[in-house]
Amino acid sequence: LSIAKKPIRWGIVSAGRISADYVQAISLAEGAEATAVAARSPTAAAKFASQYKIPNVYNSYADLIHSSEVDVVYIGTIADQHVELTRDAILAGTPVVVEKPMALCAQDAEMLIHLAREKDVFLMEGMWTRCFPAMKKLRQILASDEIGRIIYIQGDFGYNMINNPPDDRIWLPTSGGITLDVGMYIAQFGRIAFPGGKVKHVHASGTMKNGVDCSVMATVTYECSENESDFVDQDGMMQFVLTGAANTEERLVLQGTKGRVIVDSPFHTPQRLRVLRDLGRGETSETVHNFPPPEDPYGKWNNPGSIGFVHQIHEVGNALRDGKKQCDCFTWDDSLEVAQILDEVLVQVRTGGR
Ligand SMILES: NC(=O)C1=CN([C@@H]2O[C@H](COP(=O)(O)OP(=O)(O)OC[C@H]3O[C@@H](n4cnc5c(N)ncnc54)[C@H](OP(=O)(O)O)[C@@H]3O)[C@@H](O)[C@H]2O)C=CC1
Ligand SMILES: O=C1OC[C@@H](O)[C@H](O)[C@H]1O
Repeated sequence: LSIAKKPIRWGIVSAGRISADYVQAISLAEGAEATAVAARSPTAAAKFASQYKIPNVYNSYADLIHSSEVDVVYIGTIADQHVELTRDAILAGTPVVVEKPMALCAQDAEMLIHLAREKDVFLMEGMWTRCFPAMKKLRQILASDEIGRIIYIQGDFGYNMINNPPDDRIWLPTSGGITLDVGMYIAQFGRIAFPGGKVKHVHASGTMKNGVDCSVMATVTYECSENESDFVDQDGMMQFVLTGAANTEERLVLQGTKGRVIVDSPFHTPQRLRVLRDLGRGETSETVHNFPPPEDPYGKWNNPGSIGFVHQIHEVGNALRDGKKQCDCFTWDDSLEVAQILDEVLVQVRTGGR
């Protein structure tokens, strides 16, 4: 059977918390199966395989990445291994989905994207939020001019990890910190709200814990008009707060000239959009768009909302079947712009703001 007819065979690199959620979601997705797993320890991989009914266990990440028995690998390790493993997969000619962040800095993300282009291999950073049906609706709303031109985006993403042990991935000096954990979820809205806009300024400050960023407040300005003499303000703004010290509302607002869209909490697994059209100062008319999650036979996930991975699994399957090297939901340019914003945020937070 050709790939068009067969289920996409996923190989899972690492047997940690997100990999467990991912294979559960694969089991619920159409046209996909988790066919193999590898972990640092073969014993851990075998235990994971038995728990999630995965037929093949490889003795090393490298063996899995080079296997002809998988159609795509999912890299679910902690972030400091993403670049090396993604690079290995591209060089092996194996399509790859790497968990966010693709890399710890924009330069490395750019290197991986160049390599994928040169070797003609599928590469996607796992920005799964973009694959949710609600995000497709949001793009339609913005394109329709229903709420006009976007003036600003404002959002928060915080969850309380302050008492997690210092060796938890979130507090690791090598690759931890709140920005590289959740900053991308808000930063990715910039390229949707300001298509064609260029990032002009990034301003950020924050607090540190264990040598990594704990709470961050950032503002990003987009240059949206090429006409310097425009009397009308055409630029866009994005403001976000991130924290690892409190559970925040996790809501996102896109304010346009004719109204706003609220992506209700938790916006990173979006299920409800509220469109508030402006009828005058303090007056709006509201339209609600609901996107309930698929039926959940498991009920238990390591991360809330992980059932939503089914959308990304479907999108990747469709892209591979169509012979694409990028996923339309989250392209290489999307990854790169987000990485550049987060780079700048981190420089400023680490140096105490500028
Ligand atoms: N999309 C989403 O909603 C989410 C995405 N993530 C992303 O997934 C990735 C993994 O997160 P999560 O699963 O929570 O992490 P875990 O702490 O569960 O670790 C994942 C795997 O990474 C490897 N690993 C862990 N610690 C170390 C270490 N000190 N040195 C070397 N390898 C190590 C292990 O691989 P092995 O099994 O081979 O030993 C482990 O199983 C991160 O990039 C995170 O940002 C996380 C949560 C949600
Ligand atoms: O990607 C993420 O989003 C959801 C959080 O629960 C998780 O820890 C983070 O890594």
